[in-house]
Amino acid sequence: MKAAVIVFPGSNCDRDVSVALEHATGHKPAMVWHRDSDLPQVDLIVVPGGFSYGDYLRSGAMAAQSPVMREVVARAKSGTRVLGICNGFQILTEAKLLPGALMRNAGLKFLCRTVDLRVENADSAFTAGYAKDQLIRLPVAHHDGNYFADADTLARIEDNGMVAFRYVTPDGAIDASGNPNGSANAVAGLFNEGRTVLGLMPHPERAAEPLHGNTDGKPLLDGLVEALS
Ligand SMILES: NC(=O)CC[C@H](N)C(=O)O
Repeated sequence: MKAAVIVFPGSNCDRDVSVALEHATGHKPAMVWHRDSDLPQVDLIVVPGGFSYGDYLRSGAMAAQSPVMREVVARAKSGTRVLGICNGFQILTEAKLLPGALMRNAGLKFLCRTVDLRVENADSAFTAGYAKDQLIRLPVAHHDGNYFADADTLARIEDNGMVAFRYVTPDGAIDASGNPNGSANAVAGLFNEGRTVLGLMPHPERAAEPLHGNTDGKPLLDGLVEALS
């Protein structure tokens, strides 16, 4: 599996995900600067976490207009898998590759902790390494993770199995105590309709090896390698 990681001014998880991809695939991904419009031919494009353009205007809003994103949108439309992590999820919604928006956390605080998640749909290259309804834990670190979409969009998301991961309590229940940022329908990770694009607020690349103290993110990377190699 060949991968590229997009780097914006203010990205800070680009190297984390690069190391995780290198461990999963055996080779370094291409690192592509936001001003570049020629993206190498790859099987997976990762839009990493961080604070692109300082989160000015709205998280992800400026990055979505950068030269490289025109090419990312074109590749996504032709079926290349695109993974957006945290700020990457925000950028993918701003670029309209995913529906809805990420608003300020309901508690108005930056959240930095590990959260409980349920795998809602294991039928994709991104989630094939998990079982449906599997409970996992992953770290989050964001102030704008409160997923919002209007009622019609939420109905479409649910009807089409587009929710990849939901925030839950440690025993797998969906309620306010398990939803750290107030996300609609407890959405933590969302596919496009074809399940070729995934955006998620938690960071699988920070829970991918024993030294991280948690390997629950590793099946996401291993599943991609299996599906795209
Ligand atoms: N870790 C991140 O990617 C942070 C995302 C975003 N800048 C926020 O704080 O909401």
